[in-house]
Order: sequence, then structure tokens, then C-alpha cells
Amino acid sequence: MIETTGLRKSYRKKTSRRSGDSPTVDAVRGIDLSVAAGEIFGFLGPNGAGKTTTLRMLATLIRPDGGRARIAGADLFADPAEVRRRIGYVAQGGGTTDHVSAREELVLQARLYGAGKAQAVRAAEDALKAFDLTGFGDRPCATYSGGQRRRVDIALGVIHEPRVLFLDEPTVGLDPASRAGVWEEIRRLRTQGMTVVVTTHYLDEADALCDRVAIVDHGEVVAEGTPAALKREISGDVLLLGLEPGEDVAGRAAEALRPQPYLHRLEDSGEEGLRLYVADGAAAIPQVLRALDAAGVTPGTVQLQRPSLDDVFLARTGRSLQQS
Ligand SMILES: Nc1ncnc2c1ncn2[C@@H]1O[C@H](COP(=O)(O)OP(=O)(O)OP(=O)(O)O)[C@@H](O)[C@H]1O
Repeated sequence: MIETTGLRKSYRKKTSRRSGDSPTVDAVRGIDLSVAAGEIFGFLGPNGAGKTTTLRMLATLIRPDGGRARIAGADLFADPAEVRRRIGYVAQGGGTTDHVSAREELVLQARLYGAGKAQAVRAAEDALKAFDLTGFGDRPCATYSGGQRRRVDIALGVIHEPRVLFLDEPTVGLDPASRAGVWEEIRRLRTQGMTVVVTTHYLDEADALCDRVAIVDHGEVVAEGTPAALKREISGDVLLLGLEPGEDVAGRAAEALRPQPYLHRLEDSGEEGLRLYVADGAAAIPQVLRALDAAGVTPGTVQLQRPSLDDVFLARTGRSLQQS
């Protein structure tokens, strides 16, 4: 449904003359993607990784500097107008107006996509029902909760029944219950056969919602696959070692543990403690405790964890996504 090769985009920096920096920032440095029909595909990455730029290129809102892309059967470079007819796009923060109701927004959007008046009124009514907006859909959008407003944004994005929907950070700033509600709507669209591409910097969102994920950093895809397959690449377990406060406790613990033969890698996660990558967590715990004891370090807590998508990010980039 989406195929891209070498998609790239640079921006001119406004401050370049004074700072003496390079005059451009390479926001997207050649992205190859293949998204299947009916998939929920996620772009996961830290702020500034190039997620929004990629999404806006695919949605025909920014012209790429190079590469190739086909979306829903149309060529992005040769026929962007056709691409635009076949896709929906919901920007970060959405586009609803405070004093207008969801119904009015939906009617207007349907008319923008060429529906006649009666047809647009019917489409709005159907969307209000489908997205569970009937209880408040005639009130001004300013009176909605964050989650209700996001549902209206998504309803607006699909009023013309696109084959592909692009959602930029669909749950940013929402409470857990509202996020779950938005995920439900996205899954419902998938069951109708729609292909959905979301950007997110939430690890749990990528893990729970997306069928496949491209992890992006500095404008490049650093890993791609199903969340389960990506995590399987990180073989073994993670021990999260919380430490009692004290002078350079983390440094002394790390010094004691680094030479241990069962330790694959050690990362200092700041306040969270030390992350120890080992083949077999349960077997390593007593050995870790003995090594710490010998070094005179008292551990606070030891937790055995399965690898997360953050561990994948860490393995590929040397940084934690949560701290980026
Ligand atoms: N219009 C612009 N002019 C100059 N630089 C830009 C522009 N838009 C984005 N950038 C830069 O391009 C890089 C990628 O930005 P982009 O917004 O695509 O990242 P992102 O992963 O979506 O991050 P965020 O989640 O913060 O939006 C960043 O370094 C950003 O500062």
C-alpha cells in the first residue's frame, strides 16, 4: 500500500550564517519503507527524528528532495493530487475550531471532498455514530475533552473513506483512558481494511497498537519489524538494578559488575538505576548480588524485565529513547 525508496528532505537553517553551522538540516536521510494494506504501521522515534517530516511528505504536504514513493497505487512525485484523494491526514494537535460543533466540522469536511449537501449531512451523521460522538456532537468543540476532540479529528480524517490514514502523534497529551479509546478507533479502522500510519514517541503505543514499527533516529530507519520480532533481536533478559543513595554508588556498582562474565552490556539509566543485559536473568541475580556485596554496595531493588522497544533503540543508537 505504501512503498518508498530513498525518500529524503533537508531544510535550510535560518541561523546558519551567524552560528557558522552547515546551512541545511537533513531531516530525513533516505527512508525505504514497505507498508502492507490493512496494517497499523508506526514511526517510533525521539523528538526531531524526522517522523513528522516523513509523514508530511507521504501526505503530499511537503515535496521530498529525492527518492521514490507510491501510495495506494499512485505515484507521489508524478501524481500527488491522486495520492491526496486516496489518503487522510490528521496533524499533530488536530484541526478542529473551538466555536464549531463536530457535526458542522464533519459536514464541511465532506463538502470539501466534493460531497453534495444532503450527502455531506448523511456522512456527518454516520461519522458521529461510528465514532461515538452523538452525545456531544452538536456542542462547540471547545467543550470536548481531549480524547473526544481527538476522536473528532480522526473522524474528519476519514470522512472521505481514504485507503490510507496518516496520524501524527494521535494520543499526545491524553490521559490513559482516552488513549485507549483512540487506539480502539484506530483498530476499528483497520478491521474495515484501512491502512493506518502513526507517528509516536511513546514506546507502549508502538508496542501495543502497531503491527509493525520503523524505529527512526536522525532521519534514518535504524530498525524495522513487528514489535515482537524487534524485541526478540535483543536476546536474553534485562535486570534493572535500583541503588540506595550514596556517593558514586552507581559508579562503584558498575565497576564491580563490568568484569562479570555473564554480563553482556551495562547501561546507566540515571535515577532508574543500572540496566544489566544478561542471557538468563534468574541465574544472574544471585551472582550480581554477590559481586555487589564483595564491592560493599547495597542494592535497593533488582527487577527482572523482558527487553522493551527502548532496549532495541538503545542497542541500535547507544541512547535510551526515554532520555532522548
Ligand atoms: N520547517 C523546518 N525548517 C527547518 N528545520 C526543520 C523544519 N521542520 C523540521 N525541521 C527539523 O528537521 C528535523 C526533523 O523534524 P521533525 O519534525 O520531522 O521530527 P519529529 O520526529 O517529527 O519530531 P517531533 O516529534 O518533535 O515533531 C528536526 O531537526 C527539526 O528541527
